[in-house]
Amino acid sequence: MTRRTRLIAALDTQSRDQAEAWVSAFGSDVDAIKLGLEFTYSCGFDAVKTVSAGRTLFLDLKLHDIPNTVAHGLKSLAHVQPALTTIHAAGGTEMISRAKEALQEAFPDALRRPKLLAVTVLTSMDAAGLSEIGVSASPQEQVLRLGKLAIRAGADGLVCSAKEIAPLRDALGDAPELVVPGIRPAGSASDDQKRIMTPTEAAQAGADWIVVGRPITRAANPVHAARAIMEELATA
Ligand SMILES: O=C(O)c1cc(=O)[nH]c(=O)n1[C@@H]1O[C@H](COP(=O)(O)O)[C@@H](O)[C@H]1O
Repeated sequence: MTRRTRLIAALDTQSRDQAEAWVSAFGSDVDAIKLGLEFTYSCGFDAVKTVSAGRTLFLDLKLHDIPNTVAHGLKSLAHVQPALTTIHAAGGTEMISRAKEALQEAFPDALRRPKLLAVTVLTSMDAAGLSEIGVSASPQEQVLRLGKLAIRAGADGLVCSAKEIAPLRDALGDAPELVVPGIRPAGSASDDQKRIMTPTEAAQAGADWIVVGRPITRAANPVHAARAIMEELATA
C-alpha cells in the first residue's frame, strides 16, 4: 500500500503569540499542527481554538486516568474539534474503550470525530528506562503488546517510534493510523529522545504522520526547516 506520510509540527511553547506566528508563517508547509500540554496548560482551550482555526489539529493531552475521568475529559473536547487526540495505552482496555465511547457520544458524526490515538511507549524511553519502571520487555515488545491491546479496545491508531512501525504493521495491518514522533533529520540533536529515526526512514517504514517539534521550532528559520522535511517526505 502506498501512503503519503504527512508532517505534524509540534508547537511546544507557552506563548500564544509564538504559536500564532508559527502557524501563520507555515501556511501549507506543514500538514497539521500539534498543540500539547505545554501550550494548553499555559494558554487554555480558547487559545487552542484560535491558534488551530482552519488547521488540522492534533490535540495531544495524553490522558491517563481512571476510565470515568478520561471519558468525561474527552467529552468536553466537543467544542475544540481536533482531528487527532491521545490517551496512554497503559491505561488499559477499559479506559481505552470508555474513551472511544465518549468520543462517539460527543461527536455523533463519524466524519468529524477525532481519531483516538493510544501512546504506546514514549519515544524518550529505552530499555533501561522501561526496566526502571518494572517492565522487563524490550521497547519493541512492549509497543507491540500495548499496541495490540489498544487497537482491540477501540483505538483508531497508535503513537510509536519509527523503529516499531514494521512489526506493528505485521501484527495489525494497514488500518491503524501510526503517528510517529522521535523524528530527527540527519545531523540534528536527539535532545531527550531515545528511539529516533529520520523523516525518510519513518516514511519508508510506513508512518501515516510524523511529529516534529524542536528540529523545526528551534531552527534559525522554522519555515525552511519545515519545508526541507516536507521535501524529504516527498522523495522518500
Ligand atoms: O504523543 C506525542 O506526540 C509524543 C509521544 C512520544 O512518545 N514522544 C513524543 O515526543 N511525543 C511528542 O512529540 C513531540 C516531539 O517533539 P521534538 O522532540 O521536539 O521533535 C513532543 O511534542 C512530544 O510531546
